[in-house]
Amino acid sequence: MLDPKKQIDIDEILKDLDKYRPKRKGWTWRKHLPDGSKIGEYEYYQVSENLKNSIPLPAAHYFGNIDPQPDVIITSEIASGRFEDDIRRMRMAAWHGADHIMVIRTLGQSHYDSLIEGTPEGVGGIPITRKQLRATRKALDLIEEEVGRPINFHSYVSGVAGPEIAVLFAEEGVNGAHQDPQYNVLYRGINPIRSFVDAAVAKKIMASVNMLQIDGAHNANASAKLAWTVMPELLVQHGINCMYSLKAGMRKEYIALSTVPPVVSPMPEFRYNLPYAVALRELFDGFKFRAQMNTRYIESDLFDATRIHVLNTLISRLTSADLQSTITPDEGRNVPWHVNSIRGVETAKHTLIALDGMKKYVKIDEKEIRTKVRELKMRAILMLEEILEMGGYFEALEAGMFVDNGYYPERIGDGIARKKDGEIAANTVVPRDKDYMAPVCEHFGYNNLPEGVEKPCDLIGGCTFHNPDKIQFIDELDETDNVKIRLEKIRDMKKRNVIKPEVEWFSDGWIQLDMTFALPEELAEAAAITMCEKLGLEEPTIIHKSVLHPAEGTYIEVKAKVPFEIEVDKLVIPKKPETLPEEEIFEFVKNNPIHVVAGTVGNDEHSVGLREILDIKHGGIEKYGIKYTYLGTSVPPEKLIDAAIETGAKAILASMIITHNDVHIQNMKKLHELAVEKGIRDKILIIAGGTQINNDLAVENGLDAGFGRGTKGIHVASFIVKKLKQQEK
Ligand SMILES: Cc1ncc(COP(=O)(O)O)c(/C=N/CCC[C@H](N)C(=O)O)c1O
Repeated sequence: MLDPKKQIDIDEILKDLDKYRPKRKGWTWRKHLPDGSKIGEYEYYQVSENLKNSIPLPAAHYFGNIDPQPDVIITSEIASGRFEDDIRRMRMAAWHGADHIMVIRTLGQSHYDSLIEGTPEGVGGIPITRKQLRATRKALDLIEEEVGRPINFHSYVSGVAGPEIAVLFAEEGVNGAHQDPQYNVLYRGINPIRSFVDAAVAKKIMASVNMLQIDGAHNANASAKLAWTVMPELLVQHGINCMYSLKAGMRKEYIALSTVPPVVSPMPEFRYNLPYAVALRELFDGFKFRAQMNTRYIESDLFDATRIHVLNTLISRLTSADLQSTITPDEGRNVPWHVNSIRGVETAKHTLIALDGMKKYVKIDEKEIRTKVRELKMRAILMLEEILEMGGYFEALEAGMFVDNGYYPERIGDGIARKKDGEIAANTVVPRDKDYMAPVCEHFGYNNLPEGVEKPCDLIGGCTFHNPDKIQFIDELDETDNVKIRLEKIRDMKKRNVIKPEVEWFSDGWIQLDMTFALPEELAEAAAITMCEKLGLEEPTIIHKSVLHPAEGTYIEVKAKVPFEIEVDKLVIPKKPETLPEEEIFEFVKNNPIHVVAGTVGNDEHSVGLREILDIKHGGIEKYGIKYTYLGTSVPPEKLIDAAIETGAKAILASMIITHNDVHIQNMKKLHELAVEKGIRDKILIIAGGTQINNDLAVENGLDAGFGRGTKGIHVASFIVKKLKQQEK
C-alpha cells in the first residue's frame, strides 16, 4: 500500500520485476452513478464513483470539499523520457482525476523492427520495453489502490514491430493502445501491405484481452494545413479502421474513435466542429468516442491551449464522449511538465462536471445543423466511392488521395502518397503456406491444427498468453543507459537531503519566470534573458511571449536553471497559528460575552474575506457566539474607533486588501494612534487582516495581530479568547 505522506519508492518498484504479473487484462470503464445521485449537497447526472484519495478543484473548499468524478474516462499523456519520473507524475494525475495513463513512445520506436529491452532514457517519449511496462503497471497497481479506482495503462501498437508490441502488451497487461494501420502508412512511411497485415495480427491479439483501441484519424487533423478541409476524410479514415478492426475480431465496445474538433478560433469553430461531431457519432453509432483537443493549433500560450481544451470538452458534453483526453497546455512549447499535465486533467474534470446534465436544458437545433451534417456524410461517402473506383485503398493511397488539403471532392493534389510496393519494410509479407500451422494462440488467419487439439499452444505446453512463465524477461541490455545509473545520480542528493526545483525530472533544476516589460517584443525578450543572467540563473530560454501592445508592453515567460541546491534540513517552516479547541472557545464566550466591530478600512471596497471571518456560514467568529457590528467597506479609521467605544467592543477587526503606496501600513498606525488618543488602546484588541497582511507587519505597526491569506474564523476567535484569558490573569 502507498502512504499518501510518502513518495513512491522506485527501488521498491524495480525489485523482482522478473516475477511481476499484471493483476488483470483489458480495459476498465468507470462505474457510473445513477441519475440524480447526490454528492455533498448537490445532484449529479453524469458522474461516476468517488475516489478514496484525491485533490479536488481549487474552489471545492467552498462546497464541502467534494470532488465529483465525471462519467467520462480522463486521460493524461505522460512521457518525459524517464519512466521513473513519469511514475511520480502518474500519481499526481491520478489524484487529480485521471484514470487513463497514456505513455508516448520514444522518437523513432515505430521504425525498430523488434522489441527493445531494459530502461534506456527516451527522447520526446519513453522507450517502451518489457521492464518499463512492468515497472509502470506495478506502480499503477499501487496508485489505483491509493485513489480507489482502476487505472488504464496505454501505449501504441504501431510501427514495423507492431505485432510483437501487441503480444508484449497482451502479456504485460497493458489496457489500451492506439492501433491504426493508416498511421503507419501515412505518417511513418511504412509499407501499406505490411502495415495492414500487421494490423490484422495485432488487432486479433488486442481483442483477445479486450484492450481498448484508439484509432489515428486525428493525425490527419494535425498534419493538414487547414484541418477543417479533411473532415470528409476523417470520416473515411475512421470507417476504414473501424471495419478492419471488426473484421479482425474486435468488438465495438473496445473500438474508440479518436475525434478532434478540426478547427479553433479565430475560425467560427463551433459552426464547423459541432456538425462534424454530430455526423461522426451518427455514422459510428455503437462505437466509443475518445475526444481530444486539437493539437494542431496549440501554440505556446498556456491559456489559449486551455480555452481550446474547455471548448473541446463542451463539444463532448453537447454530443457524447467516452474518454476525454487532456493534451497538456504546454504541448506547444516543450515536452509537457508535471504542472501542465495536472492542469490538463483539471481542465477536463472541471468542464465535464460544470456541464453535468446540461442536455436537460440545452439541445442542438436539429433543423439548423441537419444540412451541414448531411453534407459531411455525403462528401465522405463520395470519397469512399471514388476510392473504390480507383481500385481500392492501396491504389487511392498511391494516387495521393489522403491528407489532401482540398475539401473533398475538391482536390489540391498535395496529399501524402505511399507506394503499395514501396516504403519501409516493402516486400516483407510472406504468403502463408496452405498447410501452415503455428502452435500459438490468438493467431490471425487460418492455422491447420492437428485433429483433437483444443488450442494451438497445447502442442507446446502453453504459449506466453496461457503460460507466462515462458516469457523471457531481460533486465538491462545497455550498461551505460538504464534506470539504475539515473537513480545513482539522485541517490546522492537524497542522501544529502538536498533538492532543486523541477519541471519533469527529479530536481532537474528548471524554473519558470513570468514578467512584463514596457518594451517592444524583441527588446523585452533580450531584457528577460539579461534579467535571468543578473539573477545568476543558467540557460535562460524564452518559452512564450504575448504582445500586450506593440509599443506599450510585452509579457514574457522564461525557463532557466537554478545553479544551487536547497538544503531541506535547514528549511524554516513558518509557525501555523495554533487554535484553541472549539469547545474551549464556546465555553469562554458563553461566560464572557464578546462584541467586536469590523470593517474594511480606508478607501477599500473588498468585503468577501472579512465576511468569511465574521459570518457563521463560513465558520466565522459568529459561530462561536461572538457578536459583531459590521461597518461595511471604505470605513475611516476614526469610525472604527468610535464604534468600538459606543459598543464597548473588545476588539476591532480591520480588513485591508489594498496595499498600494503602503496605505495598509498607514491605516494600521492610524488605528493604533487614535486608540491611544481616545484612551482605549489598552482595553481593546486591534486586529488587521488581508491577503498581504502578516502578524509581524501588524505588530510592528502597533496592532495586536495580523492575519493573512487562508485565515479562518477559528484562528481569529482563538486569538481573541487567548488574549482575553491572559488579561483576566
Ligand atoms: C494511431 C497512432 N499510432 C501510433 C502512434 C505513435 O506512434 P510512434 O510510436 O510515435 O511512431 C500514434 C501517435 N499519436 C500522437 C500522440 C498521441 C495523441 N496525442 C493521442 O492521444 O492520440 C498514433 O496516433
